[in-house]
Amino acid sequence: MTTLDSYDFSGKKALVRVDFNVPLNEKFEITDDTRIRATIPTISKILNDGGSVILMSHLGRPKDGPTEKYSLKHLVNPLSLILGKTVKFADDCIGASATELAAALQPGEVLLLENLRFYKEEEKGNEEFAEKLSKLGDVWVMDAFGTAHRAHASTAVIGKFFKDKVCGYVMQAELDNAERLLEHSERPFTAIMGGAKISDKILIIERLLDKVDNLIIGGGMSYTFSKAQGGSIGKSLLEADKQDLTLELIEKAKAKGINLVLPVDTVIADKFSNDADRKVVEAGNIPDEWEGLDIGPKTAEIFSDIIKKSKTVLWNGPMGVFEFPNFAKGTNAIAEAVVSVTEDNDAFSLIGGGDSASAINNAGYGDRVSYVSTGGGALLEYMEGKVLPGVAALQA
Ligand SMILES: Nc1ncnc2c1ncn2[C@@H]1O[C@H](COP(=O)(O)OP(=O)(O)O)[C@@H](O)[C@H]1O
Ligand SMILES: O=C(OP(=O)(O)O)[C@H](O)COP(=O)(O)O
Repeated sequence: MTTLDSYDFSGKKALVRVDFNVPLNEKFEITDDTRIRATIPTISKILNDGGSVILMSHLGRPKDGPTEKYSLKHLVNPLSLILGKTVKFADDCIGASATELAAALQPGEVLLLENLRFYKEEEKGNEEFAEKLSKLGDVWVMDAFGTAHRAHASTAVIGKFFKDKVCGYVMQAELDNAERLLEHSERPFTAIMGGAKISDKILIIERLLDKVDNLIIGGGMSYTFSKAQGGSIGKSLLEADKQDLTLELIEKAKAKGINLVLPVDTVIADKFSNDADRKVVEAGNIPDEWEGLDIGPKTAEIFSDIIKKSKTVLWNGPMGVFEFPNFAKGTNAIAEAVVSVTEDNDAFSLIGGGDSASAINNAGYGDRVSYVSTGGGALLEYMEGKVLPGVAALQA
């Protein structure tokens, strides 16, 4: 793979696929700009070499062509401010305006294209569409790690239309850190899995059973484990058809001598709301009309003790509905333990998943862990051992 550092962009127009799929509020303001900030070193390297940059990305999942809500024009000012440089905007990613603006681009200038997914051809991996995009630049830089698990026109198919294909700094750092975690992990290795859906994470949990010493399971997915073991979980999140699977995982962990740890207590609520009535009960002892929205204080302590004795930590998925401040304590306690083991025990800590990353960033701990991934699904698929189409395209 050609690295960014080994390539001289002087006089070149670099067509850079980034993942600017950032959360926007109802006023179209960005609520977490991590993914934008992450790309600045890549953009700066190209500009400093004397090249120009054409940025392309998707935003959200628009279904019916151009939509105000999903326009990348909302990112022009924030990006200009972060870069300290005016960013030009093409209100279509292909066609006359994009072609003219790209052709007129001077060394040192940056152009952002409108949302690629305004064309259904993007997600279909359409070759003609990929070829049209490719005409805009001299070299393709793939830096959209968060979207590298999609075989889309701009993330993978486009590669065949370029002689020069370069791996951006974000991609490189993500792959290096994931590799370090999986292949060179110091022990004890603790994985903390949380969030809502077991079905999304089952493959990674199985793969981790071959790697880790401790597997901590919290968050919404833990209630399916509890129910399968005969507990009462009230109205808590349940994937009923995954109960057998959770029992199999428990057995597999036992057979491999892995410490699989589940919550012993939980914070329950009488409705799904920040101002719900709440109390702490033992895990598996939740009354009918109540639901578990956070791990309890004893659990937070047990989990934290294990984390603090680790040398390698992977964290994916919050411990509760951290978006409600009254149910964020468990997630924050885990964030603190991960920071503490990183700083005091010299551990390597990697946080993956959009929600986990925003939980750690919102708590102000983003720069106190070893690495916060910009990928959710992409990181998990990479760790499951899948070849990401965006990586394969760079290697072809
Ligand atoms: N006990 C719970 N009940 C309902 N939802 C939960 C619970 N615990 C966590 N969640 C929700 O899970 C979501 C995050 O899950 P997920 O997408 O799997 O995480 P990530 O994006 O970090 O991979 C959050 O929106 C959070 O509110
Ligand atoms: O936000 C993303 O994925 P993630 O929610 O798994 O982190 C990427 O931008 C990919 O978006 P997609 O899942 O609509 O293809």
